[in-house]
Amino acid sequence: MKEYEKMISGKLYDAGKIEPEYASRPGRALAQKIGQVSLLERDTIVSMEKELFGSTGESIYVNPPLYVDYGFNTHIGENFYANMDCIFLDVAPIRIGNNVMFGPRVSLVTATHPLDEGVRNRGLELGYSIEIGDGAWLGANVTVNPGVKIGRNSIIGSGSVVVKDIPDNVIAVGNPARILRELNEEDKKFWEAEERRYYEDKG
Ligand SMILES: CC(=O)SCCNC(=O)CCNC(=O)[C@H](O)C(C)(C)COP(=O)(O)OP(=O)(O)OC[C@H]1O[C@@H](n2cnc3c(N)ncnc32)[C@H](O)[C@@H]1OP(=O)(O)O
Repeated sequence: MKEYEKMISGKLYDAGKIEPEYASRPGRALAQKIGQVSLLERDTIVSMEKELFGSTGESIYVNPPLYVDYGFNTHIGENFYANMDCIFLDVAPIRIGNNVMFGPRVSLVTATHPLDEGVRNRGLELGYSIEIGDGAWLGANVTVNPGVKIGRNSIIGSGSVVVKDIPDNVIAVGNPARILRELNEEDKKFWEAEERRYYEDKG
């Protein structure tokens, strides 16, 4: 089994022995290059981002600067927006659904290390994949730990550290993130009424 195959399947691997065709440096360098493009050249940024990530929907925008480990191990759905300074540490696959929104400085970290100091410093490491469900919104400075799945339409409050799976349709906050409450029909009614008022005010 190739070191890369071990890496993306949650097994211990040696980062120093990843086969050259799967090297992380080109993705990191492309992310760095995206950060050097003028923000006025949005079309250029988007087309470079589509080249960087493993797959994306048609309508995506990740506000630079952005940081990746590989880039091609991150898969993004349709209609994705991420604010500036986000980190996609994708040694294991990251899968982001449709209609997802990230605040600034969201970190998705799939990488982890052995808890034993000796094994850790002899260079073996591992990663667990992360999934972000359709319609989720992650606030500013959210960290998602290795192996975590965030459910459909769920909201993660700013500054939260998500260490366990979050179900669909909830608000979760804090470190470690805990469910604050479920999203419900009242939320929908309230926000749809606010939306109607906005369009009425516009005349
Ligand atoms: C593309 C972009 O996203 S850019 C914009 C980025 N914006 C953000 O990051 C803002 C993210 N928003 C939040 O974090 C909000 O607090 C939300 C959406 C999670 C919750 O908002 P609300 O429903 O209005 O929650 P509310 O302010 O009523 O707080 C409810 C309780 O949760 C607590 N709480 C709310 N947010 C957080 C948080 N981020 N971390 C810890 N606790 C929190 C409050 O202290 C309160 O606790 P209490 O009942 O003990 O007093």
